[in-house]
Amino acid sequence: MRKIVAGNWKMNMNYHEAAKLLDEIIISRSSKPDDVQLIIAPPAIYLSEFSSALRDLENISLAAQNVYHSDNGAYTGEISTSMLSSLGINYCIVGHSERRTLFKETDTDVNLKVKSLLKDGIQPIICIGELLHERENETHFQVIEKQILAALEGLSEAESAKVLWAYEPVWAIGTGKTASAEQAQEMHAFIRKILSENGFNTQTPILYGGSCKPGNAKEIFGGKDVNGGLIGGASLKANDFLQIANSF
Ligand SMILES: O=C(CO)COP(=O)(O)O
Repeated sequence: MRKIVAGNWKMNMNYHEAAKLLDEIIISRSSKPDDVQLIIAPPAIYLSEFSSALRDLENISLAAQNVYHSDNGAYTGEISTSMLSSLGINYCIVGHSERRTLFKETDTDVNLKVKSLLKDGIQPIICIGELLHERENETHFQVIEKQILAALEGLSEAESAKVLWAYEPVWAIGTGKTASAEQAQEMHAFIRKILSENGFNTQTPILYGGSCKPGNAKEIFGGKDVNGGLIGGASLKANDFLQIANSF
């Protein structure tokens, strides 16, 4: 299974700071080829320039943080999957908990985005994760199962093979509270079980996200169903991000 470490920069950094961080990552990567694939998800406004900068680098790819599901048209402020595809963007994060909570994105929206991305040849990184009270009242497995099945509604096994998953327990995002390595592995194995039981591809990468840092990445990535990480805060410093990528 391929190993992936993805940095979700969220809405951080002005243009100069973002370009500097990308340069630092490129410099340290080009001198050290690695079997770990890096994915950077910068704010959308930087994607065009970054895609030119990364054109010749195979082990660093770009992801959008969000997309709209319709074909081009009268949707002021939105970005379409075909626009991403025309820039050669390979991945797009979908259904991040911040979008579900702050921007009221529903499971149906996530499903429409996944379908539109696949139509345009972009691999979705689908984020799923339970809230703190759902973990506390032990409904977390049901919540995750529902999110998986809703995201893949109407998709074939072959289409599901193009999807990447990010298990991001919402209570661990930006809180400094990480899921234990056991909790992460347990949920990743459960995700594969649900995919298998429903006839979907089980060999797609499942990343862990939520307060993943250089100090805890190795332990978390030790789980046999943990194929990497989706990193927020720690992806904003080149050293931390690269240290996490070297944690397998
Ligand atoms: O939301 C995340 C990645 O998408 C995780 O964020 P943190 O690593 O800052 O907790």
